[in-house]
Amino acid sequence: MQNLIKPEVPIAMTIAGSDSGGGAGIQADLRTFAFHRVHGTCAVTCVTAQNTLGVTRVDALPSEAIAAQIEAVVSDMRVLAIKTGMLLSQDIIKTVARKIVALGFSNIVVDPVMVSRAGVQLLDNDAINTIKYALLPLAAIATPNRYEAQILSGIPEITTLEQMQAAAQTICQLGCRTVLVKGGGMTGNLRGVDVWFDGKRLEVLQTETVDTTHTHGTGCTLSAAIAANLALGLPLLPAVQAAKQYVTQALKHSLAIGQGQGPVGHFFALL
Ligand SMILES: Nc1ncnc2c1ncn2[C@@H]1O[C@H](COP(=O)(O)OP(=O)(O)O)[C@@H](O)[C@H]1O
Ligand SMILES: Cc1ncc(COP(=O)(O)O)c(N)n1
Repeated sequence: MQNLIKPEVPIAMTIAGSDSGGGAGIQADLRTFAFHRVHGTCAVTCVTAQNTLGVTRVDALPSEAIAAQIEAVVSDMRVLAIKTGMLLSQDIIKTVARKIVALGFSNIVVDPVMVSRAGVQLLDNDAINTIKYALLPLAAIATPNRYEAQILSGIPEITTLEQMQAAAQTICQLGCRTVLVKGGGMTGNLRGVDVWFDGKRLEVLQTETVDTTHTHGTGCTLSAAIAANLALGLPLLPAVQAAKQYVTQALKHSLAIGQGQGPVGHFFALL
């Protein structure tokens, strides 16, 4: 029988939390990898009880269990890109950072999940500092949203494009190769406008603003799509530009399911 999956299929990994509602976290990441025809592997960091209305409980996995998942995958398969998502605690962040250092990986996308879209802080201050000083320096790209950019840059309120640009420049000094400050949480004509900085060049990335409240999973989807594109061999900026196009399409096909903020639709090409 013909083998339909080409043996050279690129492999990516997500190190992130589970979303029981299926909209964000590893569920969104693995769907995004699949859309890009990239084989998705994962290390689950925590399990959230979550739906379109919010998170009601979070249980962390033991750090040893997270390290073992990463080890099992990379000792057997050639992972070409990794994204990190919800890492929850200082202990988990340190474990993941240590593993990444040991692997000597460079295609690392760090989505510094710290604050929900509603502006609620999801990590304690020790964990935030560990993301800042242990994880971000390992990133080929860090993708903070508006609130995370405020925390990481020290700019108290980001409301203008100039402040997004200043934040990107300050965050880049923490040691990541490039930064994308995401504008999904901005208002007015800045909603959906992102700022990219690579240490020299500032770029404003804009597609179209999608008028929907069903935006659950946008950040996870964007960072997973960047990782998928890196696994496919794209350079960083084209990987980000293609990922932004993908998120825009997914937003246009978002799902009005549940009573709250529905998820983006990952498989619009099949509709
Ligand atoms: N309404 C929207 N229209 C167009 N793009 C959007 C919209 N909301 C979010 N995005 C895009 O989705 C991606 C994820 O950003 P964001 O929603 O800010 O992340 P997070 O989910 O981490 O808060 C970014 O590229 C952002 O510009
Ligand atoms: C397990 C998990 N990870 C990440 C997010 C953030 O989601 P978003 O992509 O909407 O910022 C989430 N709500 N749940």
